[in-house]
Amino acid sequence: FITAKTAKNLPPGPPKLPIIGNIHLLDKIAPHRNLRNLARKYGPIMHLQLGQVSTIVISTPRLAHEIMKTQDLNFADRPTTTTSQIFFYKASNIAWARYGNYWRQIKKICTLELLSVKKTRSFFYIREEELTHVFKYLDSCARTPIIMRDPIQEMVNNVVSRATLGDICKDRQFILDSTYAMLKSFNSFNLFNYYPRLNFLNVVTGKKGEWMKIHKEVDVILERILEEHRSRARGSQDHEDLVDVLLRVQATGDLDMPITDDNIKAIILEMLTAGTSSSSMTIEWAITEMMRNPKVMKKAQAEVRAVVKGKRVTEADIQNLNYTKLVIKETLRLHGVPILVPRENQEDCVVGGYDIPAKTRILVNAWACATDPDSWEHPDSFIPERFENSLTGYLGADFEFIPFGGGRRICPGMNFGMGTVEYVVANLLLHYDWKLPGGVKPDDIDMREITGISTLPIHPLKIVPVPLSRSN
Ligand code: HEM
Repeated sequence: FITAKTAKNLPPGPPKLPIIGNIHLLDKIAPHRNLRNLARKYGPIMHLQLGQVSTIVISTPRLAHEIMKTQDLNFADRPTTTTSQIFFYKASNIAWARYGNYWRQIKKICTLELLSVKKTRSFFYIREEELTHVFKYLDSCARTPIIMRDPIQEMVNNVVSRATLGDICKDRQFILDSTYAMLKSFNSFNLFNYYPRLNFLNVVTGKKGEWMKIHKEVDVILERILEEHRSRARGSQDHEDLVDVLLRVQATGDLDMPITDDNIKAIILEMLTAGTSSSSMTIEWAITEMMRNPKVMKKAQAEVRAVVKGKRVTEADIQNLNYTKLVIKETLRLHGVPILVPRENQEDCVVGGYDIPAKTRILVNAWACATDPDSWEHPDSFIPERFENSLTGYLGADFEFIPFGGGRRICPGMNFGMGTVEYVVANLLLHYDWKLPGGVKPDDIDMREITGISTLPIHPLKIVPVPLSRSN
């Protein structure tokens, strides 16, 4: 049994200060950038001591392949965090569940029942309806600058929450607001992440008390939502929402382990969190990149307008939007989730010639892999054409491009997320021309990021919608 202290051959890393180790080197605004800079100095597999947490940072496709493919089984666990214990009912959601039978079972239910291609299709009508509201808003602001983030986030939140909770759930807005408060609270820099074994921090920072309070409020609403779903008489024409599916599986499924109400509440919260910010962030970056690259915008608009014959983009149209799909791919390369959900290895092992003691926290810097100069030409430029005739897909087979992660822990919401992203982007290209406010040039757009609930442009994009006629 080796530990970070006794291991002889840990990966290299920056010098450590007493008690804090390397915490002072972490950048809160854009951690993926500062970790890439450190990796260039200390190596693609790097050891950081973050308070009490021994951490390995992986920064190249070759090493990501080693972690998420060759040794995926050993690295398929997640670390225990205070916030996942409190908010996600003892980490019983998919993303934070320990690797094992329980996780395997709920991930399977989600992949087969909740987020399958067929189920995702059945929610198409929700996307259509919600888009009508976005159009209304954009038309009412025609030719005046708007902040693009607002209508996009609202639409994506509505799509995900309607698919999860149903069309008529009274508590929908309330739970969305509370979930947002919850995410904001635990995304702010918190020492618990780095000193999990120092219980006195509870008292010193007051954070744990604040989290418990938010959790209790959220729990009351989730209880109500379960009760409402259980007591509802359902007709055969009703759309089965994701809570209905979970309750059905709980009652009648052939399960190795029964799922409790707490487990279901954890999964509902997961849908509302994992399912929303990643999709709206992708849409916002795609539009931002196209505003900065007017030639790309023109080409994508021309494609959408040539392919779509009706008033609305259909699913069949989307299959033919080859260039627009490349634009979204390139957006995910540069602006996907930059650092994957942390992993933890169950057993001592060797990676890249270095010892990794069991229970080390592993951070895969997916953004560093996606901008690795040995894998990509002009890695920091936005060039959708680079994916033309390329076989690189979303399934995590090529580790220079892992916007949905890879291996056993790959994102199960890919179909659902991409369904929303492609549909919204295509419609925005079809029905509007977009201009920058007076005097602003494409190169003036600030592409710096800020990491909060997700990684977004530091200043939300302001643009002017010019509606085209929708009478055809
Ligand atoms: C464009 C949209 C999306 C992007 C870019 C995205 C990206 C990711 C990434 C990078 C991971 C981490 C994978 C890893 O650690 O290897 C992940 C995990 C996850 N995502 Fe997504 N996601 C998206 C949409 C969604 C949606 C719509 C849902 C559900 C409604 C969802 C549910 C999850 C879950 C449950 C996990 C945890 C999987 C596990 O630990 O086994 N995601 N996602």
